[in-house]
Amino acid sequence: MSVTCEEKPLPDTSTLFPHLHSNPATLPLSLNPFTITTTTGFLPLRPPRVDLPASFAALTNLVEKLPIVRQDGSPGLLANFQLGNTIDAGALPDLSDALDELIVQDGKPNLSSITTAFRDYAFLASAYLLEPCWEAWNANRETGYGLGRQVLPKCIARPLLKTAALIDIPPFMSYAAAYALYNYRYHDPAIGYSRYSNLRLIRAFEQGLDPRSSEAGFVLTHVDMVKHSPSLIQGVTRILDMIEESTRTPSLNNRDGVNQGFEILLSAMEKIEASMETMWSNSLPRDYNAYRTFIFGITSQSMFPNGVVYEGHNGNKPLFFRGESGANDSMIPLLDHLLEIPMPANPLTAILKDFRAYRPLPHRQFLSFVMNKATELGVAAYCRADPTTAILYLQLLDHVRSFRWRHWLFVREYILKRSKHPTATGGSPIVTWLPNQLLAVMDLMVDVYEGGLSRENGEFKRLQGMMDNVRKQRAKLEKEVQKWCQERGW
Ligand code: HEM
Ligand SMILES: N[C@@H](CC(=O)c1ccccc1NC=O)C(=O)O
Repeated sequence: MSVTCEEKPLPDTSTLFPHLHSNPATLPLSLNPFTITTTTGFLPLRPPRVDLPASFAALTNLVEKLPIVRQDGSPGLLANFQLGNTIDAGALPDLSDALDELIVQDGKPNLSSITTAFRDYAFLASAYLLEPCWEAWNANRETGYGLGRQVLPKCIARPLLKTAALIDIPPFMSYAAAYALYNYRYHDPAIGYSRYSNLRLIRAFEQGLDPRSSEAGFVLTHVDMVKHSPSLIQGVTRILDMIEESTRTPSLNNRDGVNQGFEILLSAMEKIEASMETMWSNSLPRDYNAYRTFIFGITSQSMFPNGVVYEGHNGNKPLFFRGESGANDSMIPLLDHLLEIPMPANPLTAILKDFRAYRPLPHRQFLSFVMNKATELGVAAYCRADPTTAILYLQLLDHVRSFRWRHWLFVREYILKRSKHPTATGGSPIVTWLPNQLLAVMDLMVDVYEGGLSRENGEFKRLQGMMDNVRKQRAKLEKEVQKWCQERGW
């Protein structure tokens, strides 16, 4: 489905997204598990499948054996750098044909099972390619990662390519369809995700099968945040549909409805940021760089200067993919699009756009719809035209700012203070990329606040404290970026 606004106005949300209000349990397994509903948001329709049928026993066996610490506490293949040797010695047959068995009753591919296979092959691929970097980093943390393996063998490459094509996603470990949002299970299914302590990882590289480990905490904090995304979908669709309706029927005044949509979004962001704050105790900064080794990508990484050959594919010419990154999460981009936050036209913003391709297809379709619809309806102008809506608009922008600021603090403590590697796992420059987006939000806030309404409106004056904080933080951020760039000789 292509979602553009080139010619006629786009239909409203429920026409384009027929499953939006469905009960996820009733939807077929042939649907992409990341199909968006107002009850599951950006999480999968059902909790991720753990295991595949017996024909995939060789794959399951390897992904269970690979972690540095296995489920039973014993050292796994990566602990002794034995994963590559094991695979090269023939431990994994090419199971591409067995993927044809993962179908539903009417013969369509079972995309829940295909995503499960994609996740497990993606784990194996990253562990195989980055195992030498893990060895180099263990030998000397100061000298970096060295080179990864430059060829992905057929027994991993072919099924990884085949599953990726079926779910229409790049054939490399990704945030939603693999490491984070398709990698959790419930200790007690009756409790579900309502309690963080009920969450467990399915696969891990390092110590993640222990729920108290930093690897588990890092990933599961993301899941705990994204569980609040259904309210984001509800708020965004409400705002767009209300503005759309009042554009079609100018006699209708839907401002109250739009404002209610903003209230839903503000309260969701409060919960999401409160959950984000638990990262500090769920996952310790000093542990981060160990499991981080396995989530790097190929694009813009010194470990893969010439890309990676997927054996037997693309005429054996090397491929490049970005690594796993929260930049592929859909919550903040959803708000960027709704609020029409203008990003500067520069190479850093080009990276932000490049990340879009790594999201599951239904997330891509929904985000692209929201971006085009917000432009078509002029959401920012609509909000800025009325004092009450303008205040709500500014308050939501402030949440996007505080999310990105909080996030900058993570990057400072978990990465900048502990690693000299110049690029993040997704291939963006580690010091300058995040501030590019954060500064854009701050600048828009100042523009909205100073844009006319501020002097006359008493309510607006109440936001002075919020705006003082924005200005102070902006200056602080610029100084910090300068300092980190200087230290690194950038
Ligand atoms: C210890 C915690 C975290 C660290 C160290 C971290 C690190 C990073 C880094 C280095 C990037 C740059 C992108 C790249 O890979 O090239 C990034 C991007 C991003 N991360 Fe995180 N992250 C953390 C937690 C989170 C959490 C919990 C979320 C919640 C969903 C998140 C969402 C994002 C988003 C949305 C971006 C894109 C930023 C933007 O659009 O401005 N991150 N992260
Ligand atoms: N880009 C981050 C990693 C990262 O972003 C990430 C990786 C896997 C799962 C979630 C992530 N979320 C944080 O943004 C890094 O360079 O360490």
